[in-house]
Amino acid sequence: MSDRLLVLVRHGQSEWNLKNLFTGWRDPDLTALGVEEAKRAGKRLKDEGYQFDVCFTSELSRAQKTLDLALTELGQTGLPITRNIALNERDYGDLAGLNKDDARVKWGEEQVLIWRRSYDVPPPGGESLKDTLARTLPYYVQEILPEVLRGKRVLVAAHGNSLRALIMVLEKLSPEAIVQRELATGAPIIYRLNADSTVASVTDMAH
Ligand SMILES: O=C(O)[C@H](O)COP(=O)(O)O
Repeated sequence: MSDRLLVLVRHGQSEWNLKNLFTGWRDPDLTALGVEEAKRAGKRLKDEGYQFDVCFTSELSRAQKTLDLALTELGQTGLPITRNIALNERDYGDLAGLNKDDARVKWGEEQVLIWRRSYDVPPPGGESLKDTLARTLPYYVQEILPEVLRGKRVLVAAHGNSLRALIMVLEKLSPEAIVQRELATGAPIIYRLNADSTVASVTDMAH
């Protein structure tokens, strides 16, 4: 088994996930359930024998808190953590703060699904997944991947769409295939990489 370990985890449920609001770069806290999901993620990783050397997260508190809670469960609170805006959620632009069901009523089911899941159609005033990928991928290649390749065990706590962008690259998913990909809150996805940075194995703890 390769030692090149990369674990991605979406933050636990946020206050705005609970209220069904588009969030993007807004910064709501975790709910009580979100705190539990984050702790459970750390406990599951610990129970399966995972330990880490370095961590990355976004500049948004729901991801940072998820990472802190998971690291506490892992007994690894002293690890180096790098926070970067490149890992922030997709900017939902004018949709941020709106209720997702209200948006479906206003613009139609299909249009809202296109904004939420398509590869290259941005929501009004916001980022498409392609735009999100344009900032997450260079950061991954320049900062995260080199750590993995030098044998550091890496934990990344981020967001549904910033992680979908990275997963698209890691798993070589087409723009059509990424539409189907949903990320559960607080469910670690475990990658082992080959020396050439391709994926040797993937385990999604949500399944
Ligand atoms: O920003 C948000 O609203 C969520 O974190 C992700 O929302 P989505 O599932 O609608 O992309």
